Amino acid sequence: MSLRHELERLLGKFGQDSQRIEDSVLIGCSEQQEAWFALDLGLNSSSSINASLQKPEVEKELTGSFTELRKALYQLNVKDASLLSTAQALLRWHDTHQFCSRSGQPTKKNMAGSKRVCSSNQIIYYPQMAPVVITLVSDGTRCLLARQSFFPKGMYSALAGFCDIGESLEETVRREVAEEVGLEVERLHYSASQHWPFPNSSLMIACHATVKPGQTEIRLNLRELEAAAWFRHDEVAIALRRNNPYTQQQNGAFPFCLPPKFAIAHQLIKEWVEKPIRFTLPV
Ligand SMILES: NC(=O)C1=CN([C@@H]2O[C@H](COP(=O)(O)OP(=O)(O)OC[C@H]3O[C@@H](n4cnc5c(N)ncnc54)[C@H](OP(=O)(O)O)[C@@H]3O)[C@@H](O)[C@H]2O)C=CC1
Ligand SMILES: [Mg+2]
Repeated sequence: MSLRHELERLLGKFGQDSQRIEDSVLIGCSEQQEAWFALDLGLNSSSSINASLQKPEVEKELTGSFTELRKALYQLNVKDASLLSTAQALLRWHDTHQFCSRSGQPTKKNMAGSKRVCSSNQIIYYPQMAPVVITLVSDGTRCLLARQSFFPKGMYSALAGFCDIGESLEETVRREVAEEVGLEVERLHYSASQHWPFPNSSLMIACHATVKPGQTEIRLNLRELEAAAWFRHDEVAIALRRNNPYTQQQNGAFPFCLPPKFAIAHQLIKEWVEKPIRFTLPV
């Protein structure tokens, strides 16, 4: 039985129209050139025509269980986490762009799900990402990690912030570091980037930065962060080896933990642990 037939059978079993398969979006392709699609079963939409779908029934039929996205990203390998992140962000974008913001008329998805077109004036809408910088600040021997109140207990990460309109990445890094911890950035190195599904769809741009020698006093902005501190190289190296705050932090045995492997914050911290000197010398 083909996957399409299997999906049609499942939708039928849950009282859904098999036409719903047309709502699928293309999220990638296997090494054997098989296309991968994602479909929103609408289990979380309150007003939805799909309200008849019940989570427990779906879980039983598929012998699985639904997990909150943030937790799932800790459990999956990097490739699957990346696919899940793309699927979730793209499906959510379609769900929130059903109507044209100019005419108020419905928009229609193209087959792959890479855009939507207004049925009355042909305006094309493309999925968007918000640029966000994430910066690991170092003072030469230590790095600065911070936590927001909604992070899993004990988790610390690098400083992050949305780019304001009209700003360059460099300007955003300097402004965010100054706003959140009151420090002045001296040098900046670009590291890498990643798509991130939260809060909607972000393009995370990761950088290493250093502060001026001797200027390391943190002035914490409590409206943005719950805590921030300098961490020694050996402490961070140990924390990198433990990975899942959702399972390991609860017993309080560890002083702090870091974001999951899939998150670019983790890669940024790992890079600093492996080559701390590279990010403190002049470019
Ligand atoms: N992948 C990774 O490794 C990591 C990813 N991140 C992600 O980075 C993102 C940004 O970090 P965060 O510290 O929250 O950012 P900021 O420090 O910029 O603070 C967030 C605030 O910025 C305002 N804001 C400006 N533009 C936007 C926008 N386009 N969308 C939403 N809010 C906006 C909002 O303020 P107001 O409510 O006043 O309007 C919001 O509350 C987070 O959503 C987080 O998921 C963070 C760390 C690691
Ligand atoms: Mg921030």
